[in-house]
Amino acid sequence: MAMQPKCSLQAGSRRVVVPTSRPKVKPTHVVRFQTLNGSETGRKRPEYVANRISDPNYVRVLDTTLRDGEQSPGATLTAREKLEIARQLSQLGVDVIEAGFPVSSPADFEAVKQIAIEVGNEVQEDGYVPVICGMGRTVFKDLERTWEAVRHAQRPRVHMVLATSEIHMQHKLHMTRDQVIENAVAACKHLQSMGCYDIEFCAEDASRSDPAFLYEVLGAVIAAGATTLNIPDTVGWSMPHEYSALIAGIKANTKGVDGVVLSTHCHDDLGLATANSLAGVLAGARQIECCVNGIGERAGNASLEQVVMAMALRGEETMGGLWNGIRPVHIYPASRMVSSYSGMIVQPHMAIVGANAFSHESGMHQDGILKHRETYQIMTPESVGLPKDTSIVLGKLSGRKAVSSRLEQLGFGLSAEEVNDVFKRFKALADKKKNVTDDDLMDLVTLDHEECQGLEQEECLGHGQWELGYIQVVHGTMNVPTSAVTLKGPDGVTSVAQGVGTGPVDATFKAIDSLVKLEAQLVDYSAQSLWDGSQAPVTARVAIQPTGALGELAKQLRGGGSVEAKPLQFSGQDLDEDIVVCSARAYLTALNKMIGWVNAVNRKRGAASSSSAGSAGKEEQQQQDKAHMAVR
Ligand SMILES: CC(=O)SCCNC(=O)CCNC(=O)[C@H](O)C(C)(C)COP(=O)(O)OP(=O)(O)OC[C@H]1O[C@@H](n2cnc3c(N)ncnc32)[C@H](O)[C@@H]1OP(=O)(O)O
Ligand SMILES: CC(C)C(=O)C(=O)O
Ligand SMILES: [Mg+2]
Repeated sequence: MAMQPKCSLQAGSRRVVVPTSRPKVKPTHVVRFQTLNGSETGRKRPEYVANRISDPNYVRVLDTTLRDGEQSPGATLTAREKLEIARQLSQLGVDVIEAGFPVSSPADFEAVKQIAIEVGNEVQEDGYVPVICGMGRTVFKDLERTWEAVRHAQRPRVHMVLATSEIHMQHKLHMTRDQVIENAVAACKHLQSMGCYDIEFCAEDASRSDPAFLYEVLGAVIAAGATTLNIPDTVGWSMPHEYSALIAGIKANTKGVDGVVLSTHCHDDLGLATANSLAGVLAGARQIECCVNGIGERAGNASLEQVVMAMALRGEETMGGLWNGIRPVHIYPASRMVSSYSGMIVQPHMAIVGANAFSHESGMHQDGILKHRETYQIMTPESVGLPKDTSIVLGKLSGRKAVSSRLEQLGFGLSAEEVNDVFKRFKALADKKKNVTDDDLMDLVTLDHEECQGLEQEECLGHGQWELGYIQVVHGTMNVPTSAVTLKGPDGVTSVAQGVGTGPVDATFKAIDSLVKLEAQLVDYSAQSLWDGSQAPVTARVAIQPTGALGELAKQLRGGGSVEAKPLQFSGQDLDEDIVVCSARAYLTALNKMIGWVNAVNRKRGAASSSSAGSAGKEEQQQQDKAHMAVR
């Protein structure tokens, strides 16, 4: 392969140097994969050779999110987004990154080139450097442009496409069978003449092509130097048994097929892309083309996460030991990134990466999960990069076990009788609300329900805590925003305080803080008018999070920081014509909820420590003491 010229360029804050000769790639590639039990397989990814894979069970993963994925209507990506996704794909451990279609536009050319320069020269955490691939037609100008974009990578590949089905040849290409063969062979030779030897040939619409003709075309491109043969189910027409027979037929009848790698590329028009891809590798293909979140032309491509996890979990047992080099723990971050950059929302029930993929709302399932996770989960959320505490969603179908377990996590160790009492209120609320949040649950425990009888939950919030009296704000361009507030405290005494801030709301929050004195931090604030016009009422929303000793206590209660648990938050919401007034009330609601939580936890812990006389550790006791102090 030709040596590359030395060049260096600045990409964001990263300085990338393209070397004069290709650096040596470490020969050992250890794939670290966390299975359900958290163990690691520690297998070695085979050394990369374009046309052959030394381990007969290894399946290459070609990710085409940046090419076919970007063909999803509306999913256009900027060059920077493509580069960031390519970095994430490299971290994920994909063998081949199909970065784009360089002849399609100058911007795509630049994006692919940049990916080749940066990601195509970075060593992955297991020592592997991914192949960077670009696609073009079998037209010379496409091939030249594509090669020019990818050649900067350590392992550049050109993927060229030419249709082989009658319908495409007649109606789209206006080419005869002979012309197609001639064109494909000439394209291979042209690539080699430029120094490209990693050549993937795609027989577009292969699954609707005449098999005998397909064998002939494929035999001809193998002889002309192609190293990977892509056999796409372009329109998602195949059934798994048909696709399997197609691959088996090619293996049995194509001259020279043992010297190349066969690839699957399946579309999801009938929802069979994953099934067909797996059928293809079971029949002898050794590369799967797929996209993160299964995005792609029309109904999308095979989803990376599905094919990868199917092999990871079932490959040994049901697929004769087929495996791949993906590090599943990076799947979820990749899914989030692709969804956010492409604007293609992941449906909640999507396998592996959907919001509900590891969530359970019904009581019998929640009970099973809490007793032994594997009753209803075939892989752990952590193994694919999700935080652990996403499993239990509380709603009207939930049972006592799930509710009391969540209360336990929130710091309320309730007796069976108390749980029964809360559970009744929980069911009543869940009948009215889709999801019962942690906030709702804490209200069910901390509000004084005797005193609140007859009141709506929102009216009852903050009962017996801090209440807003008056607010007076001075602000404008001539003075420092200043707010004076009066608050009636839990002891019934009204106090006054003043705060200055960056604006009237900030000044008011500062004034409130100086009276309430709670270790908390504002993590979210928004104000939105209900309709257009300056007289429209405003809804203010506030969320706060405990900090300091209270923050530590919350973390401890939610799993001791051993997992990436969602931080405990308290929220408040209020509506008024005056933005400062509704913001102040919303803020007080959140603070009052937090005080209710701290008081309830302290009461519970106080009772527990006096009944187990001195059994609490010194450190835990100190933590509790600090938490007690924090709300005085
Ligand atoms: C199944 C797939 O996913 S295939 C990949 C799809 N991806 C893309 O199309 C990438 C984006 N494409 C583009 O930017 C443009 O279509 C380009 C730059 C490739 C071509 O643009 P244009 O020259 O304006 O052609 P246009 O898109 O209108 O039509 C495609 C032409 O390519 C021809 N063509 C398609 N495949 C081939 C091939 N392998 N060899 C020769 N010609 C081909 C078509 O027959 C048509 O030719 P015609 O103009 O003589 O009828
Ligand atoms: C160009 C090829 C690989 C393709 O996307 C298809 O046939 O679906
Ligand atoms: Mg496709």
